[in-house]
Amino acid sequence: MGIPATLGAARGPLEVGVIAVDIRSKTFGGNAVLGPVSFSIAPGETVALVGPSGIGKSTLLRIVAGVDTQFRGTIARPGAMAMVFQDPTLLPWRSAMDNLRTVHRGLTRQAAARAMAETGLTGKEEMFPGQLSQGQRRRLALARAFAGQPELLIMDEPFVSLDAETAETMLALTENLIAHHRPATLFVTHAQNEAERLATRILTLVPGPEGAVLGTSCQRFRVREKHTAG
Ligand SMILES: Nc1ncnc2c1ncn2[C@@H]1O[C@H](COP(=O)(O)OP(=O)(O)OP(=O)(O)O)[C@@H](O)[C@H]1O
Repeated sequence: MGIPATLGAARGPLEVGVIAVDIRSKTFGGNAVLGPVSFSIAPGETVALVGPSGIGKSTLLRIVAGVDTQFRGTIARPGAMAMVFQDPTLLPWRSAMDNLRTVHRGLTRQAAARAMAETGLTGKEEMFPGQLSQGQRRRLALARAFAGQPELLIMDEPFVSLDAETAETMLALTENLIAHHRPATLFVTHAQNEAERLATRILTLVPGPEGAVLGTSCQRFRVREKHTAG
Protein backbone atom coordinates (compact mmCIF):
# COMPACT_ATOMS: atom_id res chain seq x y z
CA MET A 1 0.00 0.00 0.00
CA GLY A 2 1.38 3.44 -0.93
CA ILE A 3 2.14 5.80 1.91
CA PRO A 4 2.15 9.54 1.22
CA ALA A 5 5.57 11.02 1.87
CA THR A 6 4.33 13.98 3.85
CA LEU A 7 1.14 12.92 5.55
CA GLY A 8 0.39 10.26 8.10
CA ALA A 9 -1.20 7.12 6.83
CA ALA A 10 -2.68 3.94 8.12
CA ARG A 11 -0.85 0.88 6.96
CA GLY A 12 -1.66 -2.76 7.24
CA PRO A 13 -0.58 -4.34 10.52
CA LEU A 14 2.81 -6.05 10.32
CA GLU A 15 1.75 -8.57 12.89
CA VAL A 16 -1.85 -9.51 13.53
CA GLY A 17 -3.39 -7.40 16.27
CA VAL A 18 -0.36 -5.26 16.97
CA ILE A 19 -0.81 -1.50 16.93
CA ALA A 20 2.31 0.14 15.56
CA VAL A 21 2.72 3.88 16.03
CA ASP A 22 5.54 5.57 14.14
CA ILE A 23 5.12 9.35 14.16
CA ARG A 24 8.03 11.23 12.63
CA SER A 25 6.64 14.70 13.31
CA LYS A 26 3.49 16.66 13.99
CA THR A 27 3.19 20.41 13.70
CA PHE A 28 0.44 22.96 14.23
CA GLY A 29 0.92 26.00 12.01
CA GLY A 30 4.66 25.47 11.84
CA ASN A 31 5.03 24.76 15.58
CA ALA A 32 6.49 21.33 16.25
CA VAL A 33 4.35 19.46 18.78
CA LEU A 34 5.49 15.86 18.42
CA GLY A 35 8.97 14.75 17.40
CA PRO A 36 9.76 11.16 16.55
CA VAL A 37 7.49 8.96 18.69
CA SER A 38 7.43 5.22 18.02
CA PHE A 39 5.87 2.46 20.05
CA SER A 40 3.66 -0.54 19.61
CA ILE A 41 0.86 -2.04 21.65
CA ALA A 42 0.28 -5.76 21.73
CA PRO A 43 -3.20 -7.27 21.92
CA GLY A 44 -4.48 -7.11 25.50
CA GLU A 45 -1.88 -4.57 26.61
CA THR A 46 -3.01 -1.47 28.50
CA VAL A 47 -0.75 1.51 27.94
CA ALA A 48 -1.03 4.78 29.86
CA LEU A 49 0.24 7.96 28.27
CA VAL A 50 1.34 10.61 30.75
CA GLY A 51 3.23 13.90 30.59
CA PRO A 52 2.88 17.56 31.48
CA SER A 53 -0.04 19.67 30.32
CA GLY A 54 0.26 20.80 26.71
CA ILE A 55 3.00 18.30 25.79
CA GLY A 56 0.90 16.61 23.10
CA LYS A 57 -0.88 13.65 24.70
CA SER A 58 -4.30 14.35 23.19
CA THR A 59 -2.69 15.14 19.85
CA LEU A 60 -0.97 11.77 19.91
CA LEU A 61 -4.22 10.01 20.79
CA ARG A 62 -6.06 11.72 17.93
CA ILE A 63 -3.35 10.62 15.51
CA VAL A 64 -3.46 7.02 16.76
CA ALA A 65 -7.26 7.07 16.50
CA GLY A 66 -7.11 8.31 12.93
CA VAL A 67 -9.01 11.51 13.73
CA ASP A 68 -5.94 13.62 12.85
CA THR A 69 -4.21 12.55 9.65
CA GLN A 70 -2.04 15.67 9.28
CA PHE A 71 1.26 14.25 10.48
CA ARG A 72 4.35 12.59 9.06
CA GLY A 73 4.63 8.92 9.84
CA THR A 74 2.54 5.78 9.83
CA ILE A 75 0.06 4.10 12.14
CA ALA A 76 -0.98 0.45 11.91
CA ARG A 77 -4.20 -0.06 13.76
CA PRO A 78 -7.06 -2.57 13.76
CA GLY A 79 -10.43 -1.81 12.24
CA ALA A 80 -12.42 -2.30 15.43
CA MET A 81 -11.71 0.75 17.54
CA ALA A 82 -13.53 2.61 20.27
CA MET A 83 -12.88 5.96 21.89
CA VAL A 84 -13.92 7.25 25.29
CA PHE A 85 -13.54 10.95 26.11
CA GLN A 86 -14.08 13.07 29.21
CA ASP A 87 -17.36 14.12 27.65
CA PRO A 88 -19.58 11.07 27.00
CA THR A 89 -20.69 12.56 23.61
CA LEU A 90 -24.09 10.82 23.57
CA LEU A 91 -26.96 11.53 21.20
CA PRO A 92 -29.51 13.27 23.45
CA TRP A 93 -32.48 12.47 21.20
CA ARG A 94 -31.84 8.73 21.22
CA SER A 95 -32.62 6.30 24.01
CA ALA A 96 -29.71 4.80 25.91
CA MET A 97 -30.07 1.56 23.98
CA ASP A 98 -30.33 3.34 20.65
CA ASN A 99 -27.15 5.26 21.46
CA LEU A 100 -25.42 1.89 21.28
CA ARG A 101 -27.32 0.56 18.28
CA THR A 102 -26.85 3.72 16.22
CA VAL A 103 -23.10 3.47 16.52
CA HIS A 104 -22.91 -0.30 16.14
CA ARG A 105 -25.08 -1.19 13.17
CA GLY A 106 -26.32 -4.73 13.48
CA LEU A 107 -26.06 -4.81 17.28
CA THR A 108 -29.14 -6.68 18.45
CA ARG A 109 -31.30 -5.38 21.29
CA GLN A 110 -30.17 -8.35 23.36
CA ALA A 111 -26.50 -7.60 22.75
CA ALA A 112 -27.06 -3.92 23.53
CA ALA A 113 -28.89 -4.86 26.73
CA ARG A 114 -26.00 -7.17 27.66
CA ALA A 115 -23.49 -4.37 27.11
CA MET A 116 -25.57 -2.09 29.28
CA ALA A 117 -25.89 -4.75 31.97
CA GLU A 118 -22.10 -5.02 32.05
CA THR A 119 -21.91 -1.39 33.07
CA GLY A 120 -24.75 -1.61 35.61
CA LEU A 121 -27.38 0.07 33.44
CA THR A 122 -30.03 -2.63 33.40
CA GLY A 123 -33.44 -0.97 33.50
CA LYS A 124 -32.19 2.25 31.89
CA GLU A 125 -32.39 1.02 28.29
CA GLU A 126 -35.24 3.28 27.19
CA MET A 127 -34.14 6.38 29.08
CA PHE A 128 -32.65 9.34 27.28
CA PRO A 129 -29.19 10.66 28.15
CA GLY A 130 -30.77 13.75 29.76
CA GLN A 131 -32.62 11.45 32.17
CA LEU A 132 -29.42 9.75 33.32
CA SER A 133 -27.03 10.94 36.01
CA GLN A 134 -23.55 12.08 35.05
CA GLY A 135 -22.12 8.77 36.27
CA GLN A 136 -24.73 6.81 34.30
CA ARG A 137 -23.92 8.76 31.14
CA ARG A 138 -20.27 7.83 31.58
CA ARG A 139 -21.30 4.20 32.05
CA LEU A 140 -23.31 4.38 28.86
CA ALA A 141 -20.28 5.73 27.00
CA LEU A 142 -18.29 2.76 28.30
CA ALA A 143 -21.07 0.34 27.32
CA ARG A 144 -21.07 1.85 23.83
CA ALA A 145 -17.30 1.49 23.58
CA PHE A 146 -17.23 -2.16 24.62
CA ALA A 147 -20.39 -3.15 22.72
CA GLY A 148 -18.35 -3.07 19.51
CA GLN A 149 -15.78 -5.55 20.88
CA PRO A 150 -12.93 -3.14 20.09
CA GLU A 151 -9.48 -4.46 19.36
CA LEU A 152 -8.17 -1.01 20.26
CA LEU A 153 -9.68 1.16 22.99
CA ILE A 154 -8.56 4.78 23.22
CA MET A 155 -9.47 6.88 26.25
CA ASP A 156 -8.63 10.54 26.87
CA GLU A 157 -8.76 11.32 30.59
CA PRO A 158 -11.90 9.23 31.07
CA PHE A 159 -12.23 9.87 34.82
CA VAL A 160 -11.37 13.55 35.02
CA SER A 161 -13.87 15.97 36.62
CA LEU A 162 -15.68 13.20 38.46
CA ASP A 163 -16.02 13.26 42.23
CA ALA A 164 -13.65 10.88 44.01
CA GLU A 165 -16.25 8.21 44.67
CA THR A 166 -17.60 8.15 41.10
CA ALA A 167 -14.07 8.21 39.69
CA GLU A 168 -13.19 5.18 41.81
CA THR A 169 -16.34 3.33 40.71
CA MET A 170 -15.67 4.10 37.05
CA LEU A 171 -12.03 3.10 37.38
CA ALA A 172 -12.99 -0.27 38.88
CA LEU A 173 -15.64 -0.79 36.21
CA THR A 174 -13.22 0.03 33.42
CA GLU A 175 -10.61 -2.25 34.94
CA ASN A 176 -13.10 -5.13 34.91
CA LEU A 177 -14.30 -4.42 31.37
CA ILE A 178 -10.74 -4.32 30.06
CA ALA A 179 -9.88 -7.55 31.88
CA HIS A 180 -12.96 -9.22 30.44
CA HIS A 181 -12.79 -7.94 26.84
CA ARG A 182 -9.01 -7.53 26.66
CA PRO A 183 -8.68 -4.89 23.96
CA ALA A 184 -5.35 -3.22 23.39
CA THR A 185 -5.84 0.03 25.29
CA LEU A 186 -4.14 3.42 25.08
CA PHE A 187 -5.27 6.07 27.54
CA VAL A 188 -4.20 9.49 28.67
CA THR A 189 -4.30 10.41 32.32
CA HIS A 190 -2.88 13.00 34.69
CA ALA A 191 -3.43 10.73 37.68
CA GLN A 192 -0.51 8.50 38.54
CA ASN A 193 -2.75 6.16 40.54
CA GLU A 194 -4.97 5.61 37.49
CA ALA A 195 -1.94 4.91 35.32
CA GLU A 196 -0.50 2.45 37.80
CA ARG A 197 -3.80 0.73 38.45
CA LEU A 198 -4.97 0.25 34.86
CA ALA A 199 -1.81 0.16 32.82
CA THR A 200 0.56 -2.67 32.10
CA ARG A 201 2.96 -0.09 30.68
CA ILE A 202 3.35 3.65 31.14
CA LEU A 203 4.67 5.92 28.40
CA THR A 204 5.82 9.41 29.31
CA LEU A 205 6.02 12.29 26.83
CA VAL A 206 8.89 14.70 27.53
CA PRO A 207 10.06 17.79 25.63
CA GLY A 208 12.48 17.07 22.77
CA PRO A 209 14.39 19.33 20.38
CA GLU A 210 11.70 19.04 17.67
CA GLY A 211 8.57 18.34 19.69
CA ALA A 212 7.68 15.88 22.42
CA VAL A 213 9.35 12.48 22.46
CA LEU A 214 9.08 9.44 24.69
CA GLY A 215 11.10 9.72 27.89
CA THR A 216 13.87 7.23 28.44
CA SER A 217 12.42 5.94 31.70
CA CYS A 218 8.93 5.66 30.25
CA GLN A 219 8.75 1.95 29.64
CA ARG A 220 7.70 0.55 32.96
CA PHE A 221 6.50 -2.93 32.15
CA ARG A 222 4.62 -4.88 34.69
CA VAL A 223 2.23 -7.75 34.41
CA ARG A 224 -1.25 -7.46 35.79
CA GLU A 225 -2.62 -10.78 36.96
CA LYS A 226 -6.06 -10.16 35.51
CA HIS A 227 -4.53 -9.54 32.11
CA THR A 228 -2.61 -12.74 32.01
CA ALA A 229 -5.37 -14.88 33.43
CA GLY A 230 -7.39 -16.57 30.66
N1 LIG B 1 -5.96 22.38 16.83
C1 LIG B 1 -4.84 22.93 17.30
N2 LIG B 1 -4.30 24.00 16.70
C2 LIG B 1 -3.15 24.55 17.14
N3 LIG B 1 -2.47 24.09 18.20
C3 LIG B 1 -2.97 23.03 18.84
C4 LIG B 1 -4.17 22.39 18.43
N4 LIG B 1 -4.43 21.35 19.26
C5 LIG B 1 -3.42 21.35 20.15
N5 LIG B 1 -2.55 22.34 19.90
C6 LIG B 1 -1.32 22.61 20.65
O1 LIG B 1 -0.55 21.44 20.67
C7 LIG B 1 0.07 21.28 21.93
C8 LIG B 1 -0.30 19.92 22.51
O2 LIG B 1 -1.69 19.93 22.84
P1 LIG B 1 -2.39 18.65 23.48
O3 LIG B 1 -3.83 19.00 23.69
O4 LIG B 1 -2.09 17.48 22.64
O5 LIG B 1 -1.63 18.53 24.85
P2 LIG B 1 -1.95 17.60 26.12
O6 LIG B 1 -0.66 17.00 26.53
O7 LIG B 1 -3.07 16.68 25.79
O8 LIG B 1 -2.41 18.70 27.16
P3 LIG B 1 -3.37 18.57 28.46
O9 LIG B 1 -2.72 17.58 29.37
O10 LIG B 1 -3.36 19.96 29.03
O11 LIG B 1 -4.72 18.14 27.97
C9 LIG B 1 -0.37 22.45 22.78
O12 LIG B 1 0.64 23.43 22.75
C10 LIG B 1 -1.61 22.94 22.10
O13 LIG B 1 -1.75 24.34 22.27
